Amino acid sequence: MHLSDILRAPKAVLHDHLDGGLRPGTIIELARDCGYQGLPTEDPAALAVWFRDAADSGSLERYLETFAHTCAVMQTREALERVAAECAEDLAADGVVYAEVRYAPEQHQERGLGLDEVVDAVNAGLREGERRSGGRITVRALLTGMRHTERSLEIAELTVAHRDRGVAGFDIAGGEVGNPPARHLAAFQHLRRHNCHFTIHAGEAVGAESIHEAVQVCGAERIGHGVRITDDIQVHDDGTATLGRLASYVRDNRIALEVCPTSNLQTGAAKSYDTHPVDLLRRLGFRVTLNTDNRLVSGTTMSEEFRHMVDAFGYGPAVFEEFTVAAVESAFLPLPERQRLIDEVIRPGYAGLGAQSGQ
Ligand SMILES: O=c1[nH]cnc2c1ncn2[C@@H]1O[C@H](CO)[C@@H](O)[C@H]1O
Ligand SMILES: [Zn+2]
Repeated sequence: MHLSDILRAPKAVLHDHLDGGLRPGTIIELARDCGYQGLPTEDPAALAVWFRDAADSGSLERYLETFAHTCAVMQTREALERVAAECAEDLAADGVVYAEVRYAPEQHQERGLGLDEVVDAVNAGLREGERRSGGRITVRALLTGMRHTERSLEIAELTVAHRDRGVAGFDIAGGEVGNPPARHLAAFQHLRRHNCHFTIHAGEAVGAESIHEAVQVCGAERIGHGVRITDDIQVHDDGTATLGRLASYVRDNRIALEVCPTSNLQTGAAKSYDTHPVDLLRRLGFRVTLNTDNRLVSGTTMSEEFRHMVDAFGYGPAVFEEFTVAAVESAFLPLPERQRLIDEVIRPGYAGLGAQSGQ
């Protein structure tokens, strides 16, 4: 599959952090504006390399340390609006037609913004980005509660309050070790009582037990990463596999795995693209989606993730169409909107590609 086809292919991303995907030049300008002096360099190209290298640590905790710099410059209404607008523009330029972008509102209150103001600013930016992209992309926000803080119920309430106004659901992120999802049960119960969607980062730095808790105790509809579901899958020498009860449940209930290959290599959740479990999971029938996680911090884009999959597994347009349809089917959007995206945007987009590339 050619690079130009990869770029043109319609894509959907369910797992992309707003504060992990800023343009390096924007960080530098915003840092000057707000007087933040902690950046390691003021050269945009060098800053991009710095993020990726610093995050290439083999540890989720060290990966997450880099976010101190991005969050530091996202503390005003103007900064949040700009970052959100550029996020939508950059995704659209990469061929993304549907995106769910997540961030933790509580991390943007250092200069006095209220939680509602944070959400309103990001929403305004996302709408502006959609407009600038000529309506080629639809973006929704997911509000993230941080696993190590005590504010998840408040963020869950904020999610419910802003639903139907640009916010599609909730998420829990941050260091997984020592912060099991059930600590935030009150938040999940609130969301469930209000019929609100949520996903949980699980099975990234901790194994299958974290996924079990996220799905069976907390009620997650999707799993962020989830790659360590392989702990519950036995692969035999002849290539066949036996699924444990949890793996079967996740597969059979079509619980989407928001897989982020490049991020997994950086945090040590996977060893290489070639041996990444994404291909095994896909072949076993899991609902696998491909995602960026953090475009700046992981130095990636959706097209880059596609390209790595082409190189590692020889995927062609048919597989990417499958991933993209899976993502939209698992989107936190009303069913008719999902159906419309699939029928009117994604299927025709891939039909055009297939005809040209002969696959
Ligand atoms: O892959 C990840 N695993 C866990 N937490 C993450 C990951 N990527 C980003 N964040 C965390 O989510 C916050 C809100 O967007 C970020 O500030 C970062 O701390
Ligand atoms: Zn993430």
